[in-house]
Amino acid sequence: MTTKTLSNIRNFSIVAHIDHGKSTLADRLIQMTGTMTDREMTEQVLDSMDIERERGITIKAQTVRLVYNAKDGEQYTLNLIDTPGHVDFAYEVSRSLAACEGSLLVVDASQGVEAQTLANVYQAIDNDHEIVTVLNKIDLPAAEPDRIKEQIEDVIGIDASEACMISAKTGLGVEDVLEAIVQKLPAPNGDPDDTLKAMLVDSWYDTYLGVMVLVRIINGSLKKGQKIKMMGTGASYDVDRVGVMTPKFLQVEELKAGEIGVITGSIKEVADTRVGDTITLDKKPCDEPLPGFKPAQPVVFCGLFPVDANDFEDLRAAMGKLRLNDASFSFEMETSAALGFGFRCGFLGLLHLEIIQERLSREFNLDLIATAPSVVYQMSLTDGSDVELHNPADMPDIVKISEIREPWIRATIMTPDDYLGGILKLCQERRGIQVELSYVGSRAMVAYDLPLNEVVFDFYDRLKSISKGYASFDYQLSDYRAGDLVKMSILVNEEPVDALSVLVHRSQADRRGRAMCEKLKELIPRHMFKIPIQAAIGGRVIARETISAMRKDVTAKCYGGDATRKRKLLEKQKAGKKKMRQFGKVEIPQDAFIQALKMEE
Ligand SMILES: Nc1nc2c(ncn2[C@@H]2O[C@H](COP(=O)(O)OP(=O)(O)OP(=O)(O)O)[C@@H](O)[C@H]2O)c(=O)[nH]1
Repeated sequence: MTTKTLSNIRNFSIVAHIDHGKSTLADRLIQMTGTMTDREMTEQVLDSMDIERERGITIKAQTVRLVYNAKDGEQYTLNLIDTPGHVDFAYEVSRSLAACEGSLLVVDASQGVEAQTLANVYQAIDNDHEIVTVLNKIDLPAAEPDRIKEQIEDVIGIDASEACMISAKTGLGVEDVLEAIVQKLPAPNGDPDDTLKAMLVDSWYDTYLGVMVLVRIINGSLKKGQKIKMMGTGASYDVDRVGVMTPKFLQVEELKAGEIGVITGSIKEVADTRVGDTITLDKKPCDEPLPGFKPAQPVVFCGLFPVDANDFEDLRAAMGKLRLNDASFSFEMETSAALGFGFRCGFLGLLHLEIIQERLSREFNLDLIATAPSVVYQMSLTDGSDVELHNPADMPDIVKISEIREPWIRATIMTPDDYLGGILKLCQERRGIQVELSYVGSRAMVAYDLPLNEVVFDFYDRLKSISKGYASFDYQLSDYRAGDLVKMSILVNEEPVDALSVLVHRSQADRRGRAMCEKLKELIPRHMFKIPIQAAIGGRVIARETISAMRKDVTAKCYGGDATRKRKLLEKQKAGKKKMRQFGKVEIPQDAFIQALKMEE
């Protein structure tokens, strides 16, 4: 096989910590290469989904082809692959990186290296990327480019002496970035005359064009009318269109070795396409698939139930729609004694869970109750079989279990020194095992092994409040380890509320039980009678709170005169009633579930 260097192509991605300016830089590159007219530029073109825009985060990888006339007089095709910035999508990030030869490392010159900078840049280095360092936001008065350069060299160990100093916002220095891409990043290798071998990098659903598949051609070429085969799934499809994103879809004759583009064909669902799969010709397949292919596995599960039982079918339809574009989100029907009909849903991580929940409520206008998120447990049973547990409600009888294993993560936290003590304490409380502690200038960097179970609860919340928002966090799944785990139930007025039951480590049960009871005490309104709230393991109560009985009618304090106010209060009460769930004799506001189970980032 001959390998040729395809000298006028550069494939690259941008790695950065959240908010360091990746999307702003991408937009600026698009604008400066004239790929779009100014009028077509909406703010932040690459983050095309509304929620992404609103939250300012990049969820789904997208790509864009830029045409750049360089100072050497040559015209270059630059393919930018936009990678998702969050750990939940680590596998997608790794595939995006594997599809290119270089990365721009963007670091905010006023903030410096953060947890995700490290995680992402190491992934790029693992993929043998050449790195162009870019210090962004040098227009800010707080920018300290020289110090940050040193920091990058110390911490990451790459040469930052020739880093581009830019403001993606004003455009200052961005031309240098384009030149550096052309000069410093290698051109792709590949043989355009060999058999087709391409990597499936990403896929999404387009209302007009159907399933669109982003591919990186390794060898050979891909044309309209060909029949392709996905080596991982074994399925074959006819190719209808071949094109590139500019960022709009633009059809081209063919895609050749080294190029990145998009195809459409007889593929029905995004779920039929697996990120990392190898695409070849049906009739004349290549010898070996690309290494490293693995299907995305859901890591966190929770139940989603409609507040109004009549919304069940709408919820099913909405989830189906979301899944069209997100094969890593899974759901199946579930019934709960407390919450009625709903769905057990699987997610890649906590952010993914939150995004889906938010989209369901915002885009589809559904009021939902989510149960406590749970990780996937592995259990060995006394009969010798192994099972996976996605839902604490399905926990087998304790006497039948010989061992329970839970997923652990390796977490990296970076924080100003002042908050280090509090953070170490938090990690310790959460059964963390310290792996490393070092300093990056005045910031501490700690690596901890933690059970994921302890992180899904309220770890992000606590980390944020302890560090006043200054700590950054990143994690990756490491392994499964055996643990002393028990099922904790919550009883309201002696009735178990299945939606609130969780698996916890025995050593954490008291703390978690107390916290849950205290929270529910605040959230459940008083009734005409006393309501005990208890946390229990098996038959043993480990925490208890009591909501005392209501003494007065709420309207009593509006003695006589103010009729409007009285009416308003009653109306408010009536509206509130609709959002209540009945448990035995007790009404629990929907909001109480959401609050009690909340584990925001
Ligand atoms: N002052 C200044 N602000 C900038 C610059 N570049 C980006 N910003 C701002 O920084 C914030 C984050 O920028 P984004 O481009 O959304 O960051 P990002 O890295 O893409 O973030 P995610 O999409 O969440 O990963 C936005 O408010 C930008 O306007 C810059 O050069 N100077």
